[in-house]
Amino acid sequence: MKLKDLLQYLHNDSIHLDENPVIQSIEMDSREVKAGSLFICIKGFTVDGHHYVKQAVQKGAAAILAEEFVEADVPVVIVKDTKRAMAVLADVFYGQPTHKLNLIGVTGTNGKTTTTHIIEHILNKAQKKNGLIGTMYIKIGEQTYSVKNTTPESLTLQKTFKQMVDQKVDTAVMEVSSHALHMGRVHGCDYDVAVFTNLSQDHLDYHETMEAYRQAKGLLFAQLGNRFDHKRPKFAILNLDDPATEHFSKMTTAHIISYGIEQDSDVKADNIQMTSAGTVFDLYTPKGQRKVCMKLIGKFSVYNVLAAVSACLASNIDFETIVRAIEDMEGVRGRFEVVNEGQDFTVIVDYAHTPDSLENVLTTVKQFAQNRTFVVVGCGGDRDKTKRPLMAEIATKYADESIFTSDNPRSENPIDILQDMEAGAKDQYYHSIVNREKAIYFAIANAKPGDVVLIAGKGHETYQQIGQEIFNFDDREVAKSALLELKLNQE
Ligand SMILES: CC(=O)N[C@H]1[C@@H](OP(=O)(O)OP(=O)(O)OC[C@H]2O[C@@H](n3ccc(=O)[nH]c3=O)[C@H](O)[C@@H]2O)O[C@H](CO)[C@@H](O)[C@@H]1O[C@H](C)C(=O)N[C@@H](C)C(=O)N[C@H](CCC(=O)O)C(=O)O
Ligand SMILES: Nc1ncnc2c1ncn2[C@@H]1O[C@H](COP(=O)(O)OP(=O)(O)OP(=O)(O)O)[C@@H](O)[C@H]1O
Ligand SMILES: N[C@H](CCC[C@H](N)C(=O)O)C(=O)O
Ligand SMILES: [Mg+2]
Repeated sequence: MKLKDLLQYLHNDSIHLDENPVIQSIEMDSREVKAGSLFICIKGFTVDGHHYVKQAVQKGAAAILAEEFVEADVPVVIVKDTKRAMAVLADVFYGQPTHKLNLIGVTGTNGKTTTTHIIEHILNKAQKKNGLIGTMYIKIGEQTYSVKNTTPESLTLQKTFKQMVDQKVDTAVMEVSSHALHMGRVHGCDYDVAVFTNLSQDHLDYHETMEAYRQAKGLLFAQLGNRFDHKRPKFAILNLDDPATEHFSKMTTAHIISYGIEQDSDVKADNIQMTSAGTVFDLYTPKGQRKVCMKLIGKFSVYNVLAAVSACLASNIDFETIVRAIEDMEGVRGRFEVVNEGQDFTVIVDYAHTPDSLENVLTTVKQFAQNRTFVVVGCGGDRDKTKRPLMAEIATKYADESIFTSDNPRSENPIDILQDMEAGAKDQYYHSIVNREKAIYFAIANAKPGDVVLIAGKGHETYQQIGQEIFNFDDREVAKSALLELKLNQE
């Protein structure tokens, strides 16, 4: 594509150029620039991309898009906001791929990864070829690719959608983080279905207030567009039991499908019964009703399933297929994942890293624990500090044995993070063991028959970041080693 052909999509009359090179690729990272790239300068939180123009030109950049004048012997195009321009150009450069996909976006504080995986599983059962973008990976068919962010930057996103279109993907389902919505990473994504899971405290380091956080989440529903395309109707899937839904329903012109347990909603679960092996409930939808018997555990899992069912009904998947898929869904890696080495107590690895998710998962555990409940939990460094005392308070409120430890301390001193947690558990009974491996070993060594040990916060993660260093660390592997040691000691 020629530079001028590309730039016309910015609808900016003040851009005048003498040269018109062919643009072979668009890059926002100078290290990725190749011959013929358009290099876009982004002012980041850490560095300013404008400082990498020289490097980009040396690597063969054919043109530069910047917010301020930069010295270069290739054409330099100045715009007010390079991030916004990048979203427009990425969409055009990759042939507006989201117009060619059924695109489902899932937002909310907790349950995005789980809900996207349930949707993907249902769509697989419906013999569709699917794509998935989220915290764990980008997945196209069976092929996975590693990711840095839950919702990538617009450039990576549009490139990924183009790959999906080329590989004949039918539906792409993705997590849409509040950061991504606020930073415009998803500008240009033509969503067909937008799903809201729930809203509770997280990320106040970034959004500062709950209202700003809610507003950011609401952008997904507002961005479904203020028009009615009856050939391609848009749907907002909203959790009627969450107070934020009232706000989001006013932000969107899309057709609303509500779901819930407490309120009278379009898609509803009733008569929920839980065992340690799964959950049984009556499912009511406009397309049919059925008693569902699934392996996923807990009321929060029912919410995720209701959200997924609604999104799939909006995508015209038939009711029978949906129910069959839910019933054989195995669960998602690192989410309420049981580690079983034949021991006479239960060990669960879970990704609860917010007050609300910790409370949900602990109350679920309490419902089937035959004996005591242990929780091993920490809080991430360089993230919302105000959730630390709340998570500690919840841990001591529900668990009989709380072991506070480190999550990913990142640049913070792990002892300081522990102290922030301990402030929420004053006069309570707990243990603090800064080394996560030792904390897990301690819990497992002290568990008795019928106890449940919940290891929270890192779920599927296979690393621990302490300072700038990243160590191999997998809660499931550490738990297995601790169980093995216990077995050897008992022999
Ligand atoms: C705070 C934040 O969101 N930071 C994101 C941001 O990084 P940054 O602003 O620090 O980037 P930077 O390093 O300053 O670089 C600025 C520019 O210079 C360029 N550069 C840099 C170096 C170089 O040699 N050459 C060069 O051209 C970079 O490519 C970039 O274009 O842009 C990066 C590239 O897109 C992101 O990976 C990074 O996410 C970081 C890793 C992050 O932790 N983000 C979190 C807060 C986040 O976004 N989380 C949400 C999920 C939250 C949830 O739901 O739980 C998410 O969607 O992931
Ligand atoms: N609907 C829900 N309501 C409350 N808690 C939930 C819900 N679903 C899952 N959880 C809890 O939250 C944890 C994280 O779930 P999941 O990874 O699906 O969320 P996420 O929204 O993708 O998180 P992230 O923001 O890190 O991407 C789970 O391990 C579980 O403890
Ligand atoms: N997406 C979340 C993940 C938190 C996971 C937890 N293990 C941590 O590192 O804080 C975040 O970036 O806040
Ligand atoms: Mg996620």
